[in-house]
Amino acid sequence: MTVLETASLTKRYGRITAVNELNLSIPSGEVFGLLGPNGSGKTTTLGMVLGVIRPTLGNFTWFDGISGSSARKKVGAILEQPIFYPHLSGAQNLKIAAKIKEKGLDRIDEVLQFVGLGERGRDPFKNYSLGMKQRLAIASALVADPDVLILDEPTNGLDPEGIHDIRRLITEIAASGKTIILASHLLDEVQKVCSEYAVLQSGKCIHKGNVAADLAGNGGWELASEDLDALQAALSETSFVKGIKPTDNAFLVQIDPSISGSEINKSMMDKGLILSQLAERRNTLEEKFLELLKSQS
Ligand SMILES: Nc1ncnc2c1ncn2[C@@H]1O[C@H](COP(=O)(O)OP(=O)(O)OP(=O)(O)O)[C@@H](O)[C@H]1O
Repeated sequence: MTVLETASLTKRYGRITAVNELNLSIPSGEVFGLLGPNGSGKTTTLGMVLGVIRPTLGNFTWFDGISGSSARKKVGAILEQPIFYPHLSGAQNLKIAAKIKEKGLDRIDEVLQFVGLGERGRDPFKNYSLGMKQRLAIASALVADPDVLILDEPTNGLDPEGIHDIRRLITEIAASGKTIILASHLLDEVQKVCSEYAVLQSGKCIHKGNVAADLAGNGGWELASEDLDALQAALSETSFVKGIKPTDNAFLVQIDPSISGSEINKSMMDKGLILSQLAERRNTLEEKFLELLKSQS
């Protein structure tokens, strides 16, 4: 099932085109990443599909064509920090959120537990760390048991542990069968938690892809030995070597994908060279992104 489909979705603010003819198709059960630098149109896109910002042109449909409030009820979103009462506990704040959303109170303990606030749910909100506040925000969206959760830059401002907690939570929510739409300017965030993604630049979608597929393939091998000149000479006369690029005290070597690390090692040993470094390099979204930007200019 398609959770969200946008067709030529466009928003103009005077001369600024914040979102420019965006066509997205977000499948159910995925963590979908909307990746782009600040000002690329991510928040405006989310605002439009949530019915908060009126599109200038184009349209969108939720859940294969269901529109209006019945669709909206199945979508939970955290676009900005929700307002919580500082003197009330996490649990009390969630009760208020549940009442506003006309939901029962039976899920509150379960949701608090799920976001890792089971122990701290009775503490006042004002004593929470930023990471705990963000987890409570996610809990407040989950109280209504939405099918889709929309998160805008969910790890902004958090320390490494807080970032890790939120990313793990996102993966757990997705594993429970919900679709997540995540806007982020962080390449490694999208790489770590998303399956499908679209890249926005100045309101335009410049790439759509599957994270695993885009990272597949060999990023090359990093090879080094004490005598780099001898290594270079040996590599250049080796048939499975397809390219050699010097890096800091090593070479980034493109090697026939059918060749294993031990075969590389053995071949260099046969030529009298002992490798001090032999590491397969994984592709990253950062490289993919830089490639994309280069092809744009
Ligand atoms: N209400 C508004 N009036 C005028 N221009 C706006 C308005 N809202 C957004 N913009 C402009 O639209 C463009 C896209 O902004 P948007 O906030 O959607 O980007 P973003 O990718 O979410 O960035 P950030 O991560 O910084 O929030 C920017 O140039 C922004 O200045």
